[in-house]
Amino acid sequence: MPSIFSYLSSEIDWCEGNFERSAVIAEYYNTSVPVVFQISNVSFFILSPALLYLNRQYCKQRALPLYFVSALLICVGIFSSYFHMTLSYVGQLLDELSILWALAAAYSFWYPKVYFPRCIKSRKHFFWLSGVTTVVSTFLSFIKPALNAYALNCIAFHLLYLTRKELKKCNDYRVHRTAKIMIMWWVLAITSWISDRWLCGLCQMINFPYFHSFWHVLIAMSLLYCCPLVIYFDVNYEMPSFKPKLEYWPSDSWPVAVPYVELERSHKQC
Ligand SMILES: CCCCCCCC/C=C\CCCCCCCC(=O)N[C@@H](CO)[C@H](O)/C=C/CCCCCCCCCCCCC
Ligand SMILES: [Ca+2]
Ligand SMILES: [Zn+2]
Repeated sequence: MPSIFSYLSSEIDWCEGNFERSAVIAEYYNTSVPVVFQISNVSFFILSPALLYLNRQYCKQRALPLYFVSALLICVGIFSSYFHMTLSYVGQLLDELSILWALAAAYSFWYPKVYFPRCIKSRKHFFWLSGVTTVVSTFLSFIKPALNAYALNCIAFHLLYLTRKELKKCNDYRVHRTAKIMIMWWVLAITSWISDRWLCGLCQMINFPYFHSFWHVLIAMSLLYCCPLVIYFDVNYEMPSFKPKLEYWPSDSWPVAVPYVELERSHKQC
């Protein structure tokens, strides 16, 4: 019986051919090989510092949540690289559980109080609820690991639902624009993920089994737009002495620009 650490012990194997470019890296393009055009998982190592740097005003006010979730996103990058390098059972679970815990931490810190279930009276109680749910989900994830990634992808639908609810209450056109771009990246990302999972034969026929590495980059792009939105709504809900303003780096006028939140001392807008 192969060890849970051994190469190819995971029941998941992505479309990219194994060991085609290296004897030690199973899926070269899906791993974080920092060569031009092979960025893939490296996007997670860029995402966190970019998030912390651009939103430094917010970070001064809410350092712990932002540093904590950024660190977890780096863990996602490390474990995902390890998974694609080895395609091992342990690699798969580390990859998926780091995503689960990063999402759980983000929900615990930033889930708006107005959407708390009625029985939850404070954020402290909500922390406990998320903690218990995440610990239970962690145990459940060992039962049928092949389903974990599907379950995690479903969380994106809940995030889309929350985005829609928040957009209805907000008339800042920058928020709407950022949300639209986030959704565009996510649609491209999930299409790539599904193509790699379900249409591998076709991908190999057209000689392009690299959709999963595109997923890594596209989902990181989507998060790059998602994070400032989360911050924007958090400032609106939880920091009444500040007014959030979405800005774009390097400049508003660039066709592709990264959003971030600036804080102004004022009253609420939406
Ligand atoms: C102010 C900051 C707020 C941050 C909140 C967001 C926290 C997000 C935490 C983690 C998401 C990381 C997802 C990246 C996965 C990369 C690893 C990977 O590719 N793993 C695959 C195997 O290698 C595995 O099959 C993938 C499983 C599915 C993961 C699905 C995650 C859903 C994330 C939702 C992102 C929302 C973006 C916008 C939604 C409209
Ligand atoms: Ca493969
Ligand atoms: Zn991956």
